[in-house]
Amino acid sequence: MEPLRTDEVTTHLVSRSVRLSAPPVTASLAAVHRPRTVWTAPDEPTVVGGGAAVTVESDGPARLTRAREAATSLFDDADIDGPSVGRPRFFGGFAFHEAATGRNPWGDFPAARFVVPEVQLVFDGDDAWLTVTAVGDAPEAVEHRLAEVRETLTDLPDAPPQGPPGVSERHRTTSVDAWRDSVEVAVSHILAGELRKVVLAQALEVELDRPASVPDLLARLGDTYPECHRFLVEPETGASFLGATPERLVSLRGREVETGALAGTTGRGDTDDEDEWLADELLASEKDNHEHELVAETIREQLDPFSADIRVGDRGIRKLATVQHLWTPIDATLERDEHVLSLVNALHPTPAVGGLPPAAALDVIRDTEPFDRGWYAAPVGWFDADGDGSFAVAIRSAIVDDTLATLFAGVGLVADSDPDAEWDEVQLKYRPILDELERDD
Ligand SMILES: C=C(O[C@@H]1C=C(C(=O)O)C=C[C@H]1O)C(=O)O
Repeated sequence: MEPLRTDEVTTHLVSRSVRLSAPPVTASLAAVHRPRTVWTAPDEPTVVGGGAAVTVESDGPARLTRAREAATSLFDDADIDGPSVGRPRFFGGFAFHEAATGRNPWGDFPAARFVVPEVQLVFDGDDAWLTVTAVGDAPEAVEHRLAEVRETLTDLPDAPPQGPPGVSERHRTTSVDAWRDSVEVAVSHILAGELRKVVLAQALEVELDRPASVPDLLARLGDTYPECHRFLVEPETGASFLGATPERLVSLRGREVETGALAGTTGRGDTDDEDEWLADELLASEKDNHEHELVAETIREQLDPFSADIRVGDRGIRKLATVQHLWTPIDATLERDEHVLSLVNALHPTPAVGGLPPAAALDVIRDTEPFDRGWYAAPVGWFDADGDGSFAVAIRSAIVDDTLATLFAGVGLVADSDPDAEWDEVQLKYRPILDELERDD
């Protein structure tokens, strides 16, 4: 289906929902058609989407505004019948930079794309809400389709786990020497006072022994990283983008905003004592606290024009299976109603993945990184007709195409960053995805 452009969205959206006994999540994802969506946030029900009732794409500096306008006019005269939990939503996201290059492996990922799934499953304990949405169809046709899809999902057997595909070859975009040079250049910009922080990333291409099963990969990431946002963005054709990210960009419900600063990293210890020692060292590290403070301060400043009240929690440690981070929860109450995309627009990229000042940092990233970030480190998530929504920062992620997976990982650089320590941190941040691709034997 051709994506709709802002000025074309005049057709009628019809959506119907029904409750059913929850089918297995992995099998449901395997059963629905591309383009597929998965969204699992720690405090939200899991959503699996298949097919596209509507697709909105946009490009350039106004891409978020244009996506919002297209969605708003579509929802304006929509015929939606069902409970709030099953309401149709737009799922998707943006490229890290304003314009998409279309360079490999991002050929099927434009600068912004959102999809209302034709088939949407929201998992709610033992039950699930199935919603079927169409644009331009009669309500009876949508109800008929709902009954049909419900039938295919009833008594759906669980898919047997396939296990990791195995990795046969690895190719780095950045050699150790090139990395040292890049870090030196970045640090020299910082010492010259042009920058306060910049996040540089690397990409790792891995050749797989067999095609990765996306539903399987997401299920395994869910087992290891239950506290992370897990996502899948899979266009109609080509590669699939997925990840398990610890970083929430922003969520908005009514006027209540939740976000946070996540920056400053160390590994996990082999023993409890070592783990605590590493956490204490991170909490006491001047360099990591500085790196973190820049993120927290900037998020606060970016939210300020929207907010009646901002609450910054205590800085603590966020422990994940492979790493631990400094983390500060930040909540706000808005002064007036806003669309979540306006907050995404204000916050992205935070200095946790871009740098400070943002424009200068983006220039250094563009000039230095020898690969296209595509949607890595960019906002992915959803929004609804009320402008509520939830977005994560797409790190700990990979784009997977048959037997080729490209993984991304980055680190925040400040004046006293050491290239070799930062190199090790990048390798640590590949682990969440790499561990699920490699076989143990
Ligand atoms: C950029 C990444 O992670 C970000 C950078 C961090 C850091 O520099 O300490 C920590 C968490 C994330 O905000 C990544 O994982 O790719």
